[in-house]
Amino acid sequence: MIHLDAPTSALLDRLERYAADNDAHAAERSQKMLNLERPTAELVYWLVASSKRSRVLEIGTSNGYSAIWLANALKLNSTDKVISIERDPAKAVAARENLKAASLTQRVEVIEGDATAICESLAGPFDCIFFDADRVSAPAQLAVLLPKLTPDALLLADNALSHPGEIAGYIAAVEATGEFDTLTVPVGKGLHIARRRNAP
Ligand SMILES: C[S@@+](CC[C@H](N)C(=O)[O-])C[C@H]1O[C@@H](n2cnc3c(N)ncnc32)[C@H](O)[C@@H]1O
Repeated sequence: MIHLDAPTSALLDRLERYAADNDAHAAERSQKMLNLERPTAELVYWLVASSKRSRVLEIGTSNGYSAIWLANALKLNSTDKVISIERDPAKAVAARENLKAASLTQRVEVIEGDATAICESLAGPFDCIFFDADRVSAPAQLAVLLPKLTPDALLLADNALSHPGEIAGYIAAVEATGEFDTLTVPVGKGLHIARRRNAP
């Protein structure tokens, strides 16, 4: 079990209950929160915290559930930060509200818009990218982000097992670089993990 502070744990529990109810009744897929499953969120937290990441980019914020986990994983020093991209304006608003409730406004910047265009505009460097948006645009985002990654960058991508067809292009693009050790962990919807072998 991962121990976060009591207010954060209570907020995450509340968001999980909200998403379970909302996603069960939402008329359209775009209205669902589609948050990480708890075991996947805990693994993401573990990976980011244990490898001491400090410049994290999340693609696909939804209402901020996973961003709260990511930000808690990198609370190491004052410059550590998560940038998170969301194209749905209502979800971006909800994410900012939830991040405020988690006292993480200074730690997470939510940028609204199309992920690929925003990735082009970001300077980097990033030592961790979490891909959790539409999957099919992930190869384009990876291409834009590769020059902005640190030598030991960690790439995480959800839905490796739930949407194998949609994520295949991303996994192939990672492998094609020849620079990453990769692994798919059968947790939740399947977490694809790639760690860049240190460049000389
Ligand atoms: C699976 S949800 C993200 C869940 C979130 N990471 C969490 O665990 O709390 C995917 C989100 O990505 C957003 N999205 C999908 N494609 C996108 C794109 N091309 N650019 C920006 N956001 C996108 C959707 O609006 C949706 O809110």
